[in-house]
Amino acid sequence: MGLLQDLKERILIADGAMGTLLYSHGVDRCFEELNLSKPEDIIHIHEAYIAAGAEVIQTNTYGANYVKLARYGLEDEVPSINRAAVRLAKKAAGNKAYVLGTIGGLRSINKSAVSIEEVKRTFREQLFVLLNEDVDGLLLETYYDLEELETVLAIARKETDKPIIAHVSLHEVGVLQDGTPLSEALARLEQLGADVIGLNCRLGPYHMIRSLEEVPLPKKAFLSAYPNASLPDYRDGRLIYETNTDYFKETALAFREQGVRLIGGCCGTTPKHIEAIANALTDRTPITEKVVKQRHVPISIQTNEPNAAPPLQDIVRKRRSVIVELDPPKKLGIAKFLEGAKALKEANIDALTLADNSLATPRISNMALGSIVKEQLGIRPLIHITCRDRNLIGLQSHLMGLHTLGITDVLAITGDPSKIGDFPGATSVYDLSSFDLIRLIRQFNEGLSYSGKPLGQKTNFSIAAAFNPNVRHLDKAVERLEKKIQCGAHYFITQPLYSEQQIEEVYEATKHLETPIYIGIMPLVSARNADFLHHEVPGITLSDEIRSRMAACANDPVQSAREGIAIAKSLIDAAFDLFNGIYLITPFLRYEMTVELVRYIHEKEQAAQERKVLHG
Ligand SMILES: Cc1cc2nc3c(=O)[nH]c(=O)nc-3n(C[C@H](O)[C@H](O)[C@H](O)COP(=O)(O)OP(=O)(O)OC[C@H]3O[C@@H](n4cnc5c(N)ncnc54)[C@H](O)[C@@H]3O)c2cc1C
Ligand code: MET
Ligand SMILES: [Zn+2]
Repeated sequence: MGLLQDLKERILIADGAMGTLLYSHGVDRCFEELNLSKPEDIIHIHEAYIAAGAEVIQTNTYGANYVKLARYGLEDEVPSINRAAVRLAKKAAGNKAYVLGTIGGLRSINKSAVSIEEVKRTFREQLFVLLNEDVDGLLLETYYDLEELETVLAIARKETDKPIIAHVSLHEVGVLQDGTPLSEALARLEQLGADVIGLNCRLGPYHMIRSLEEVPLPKKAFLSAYPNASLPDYRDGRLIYETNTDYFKETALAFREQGVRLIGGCCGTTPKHIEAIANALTDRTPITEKVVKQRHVPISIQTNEPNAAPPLQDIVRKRRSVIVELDPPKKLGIAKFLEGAKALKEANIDALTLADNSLATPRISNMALGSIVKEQLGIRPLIHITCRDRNLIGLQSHLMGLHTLGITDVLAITGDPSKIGDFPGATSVYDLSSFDLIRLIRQFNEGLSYSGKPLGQKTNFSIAAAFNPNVRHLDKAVERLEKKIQCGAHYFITQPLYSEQQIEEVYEATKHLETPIYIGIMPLVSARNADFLHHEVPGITLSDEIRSRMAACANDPVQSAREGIAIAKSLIDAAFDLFNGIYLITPFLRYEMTVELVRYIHEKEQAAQERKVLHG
């Protein structure tokens, strides 16, 4: 009899966690390396699960791949660690249990952490060792990212006829992190040839059972579930799970009711949990009919107010548009900031952009100031959002907060890394890249959170993305723009540019894009400021002419500011006929400089319009 033949007839019990039982060897240890250094401990765990009633066990190879072993300098040991694992499991199993070769997901919640090519390479290497050691089947487990699981499953299906068990992991009941309903994901896995489809890890029995209520019995494949013991508690640097074996007894019956035919455990479970499941399931007959709960799809409420201002991307497509950055102060006290904001409003700007702790230096929260200028001064705030200071939880909370405040204009950026700022030891979070953040905001606009959970409303964010043309290869930067457009960017804002020629190059390199671009211009304030930008800011090159113009008035602050404004005006002239959007950056809260430039743009625009009328 083979595993699948058995599953046709009855429910089988699988084993529980490996990692949890190996914690005693040290939390920071490579658990898979223990296959080589502590083989008797691994055998002992397998034996304990078999004694508890497991008929299907898994090799201790969850993270035995190139990427994860490399963290311990063990990347050359992929073959030896996987080989040893299969031999140990087989030795423990004898003819009492099937041995599944486990391969764990790499990507977790972060899609961009590992490229699909790396996923394939890493998977193949581990797969071949496990198959060469003649496992009874494969267990692909803890895949949060469906693309990753579909990719590796297709590879495995091509390579072997042995049973393949494919498990996704969920954060939320019934949906994957990309919003795919569990029932659809499992159907896709069956389509790709998985013999057993199901869930493992992250959720305990309660949420897993609720998720399975929405899943019909598969046509050909079998359902499986390896729940965690409970939600984890974090104590003394380790995750602690409940030892709730009576509860597991009850839930085993509920899993059976959902049509599950292979039941094991994931993190936090022990042989005691498996014993409880085995004792509960005295009747191993699987169910053959099931009433499926309909997934509750809430009707999203459209939040576009009928008289809401048009988004900036629409404005800048139609006419000249000026947005101005005025950064939140580094010290408490906002009187000067508010004065500047007011003056800029009077000069007639389309939006005031507020940086998010630029140069990785703490400033007053741009959300707080954005809300103040919106409510008190009637200004449209454009809030920069970096991925540096907030994790995936914080970013989503921030977006919900902005929506609640009625702030809809955001710039999604990676953010300067902490090491360049005032607190170089601070963590740069980077749970998401700018691409992921853009995608996340687009998903919010569809009414869904990162994990696909309905938000109850659709947000209405207009999404700007950053364009840094100050790079050696402009074509590469343009490729990033194209990717950002695919992710959902509505328009771009550039780093400041300092030469007419560069503005023309940017125009040539981007004229094929339909997405509007605001060209960044920041007036120089002094010769030192010019030298700093030229010599110390990567990618920024000032022409000799600009530097000597600034140098000529080095000791005269008033004349320096005048010269800085004059230079900025010539850059505006260069950008004027090529781009509708101008993004002015206020240096050091010196708003009188940007106010003058805004006026200059409006006057120039008016003159151009009048000329147009005159010449028909
Ligand atoms: C309009 C604007 C506003 C900004 N506001 C802020 C702010 O408020 N707070 C803040 O901290 N920072 C801000 N920045 C700085 C920005 O975060 C950094 O310049 C960042 O390194 C790049 O931002 P990004 O989101 O465009 O990066 P991404 O396009 O996401 O790039 C991220 C990283 O990829 C690499 N990269 C980018 N382009 C290329 C390329 N062509 N080739 C190879 N590698 C590349 C770089 O290492 C870069 O750091 C702003 C930048 C711009 C243009
Ligand atoms: N089955 C593996 C273990 O129990 C993987 C758990 S999910 C992180 O260690
Ligand atoms: Zn787990």
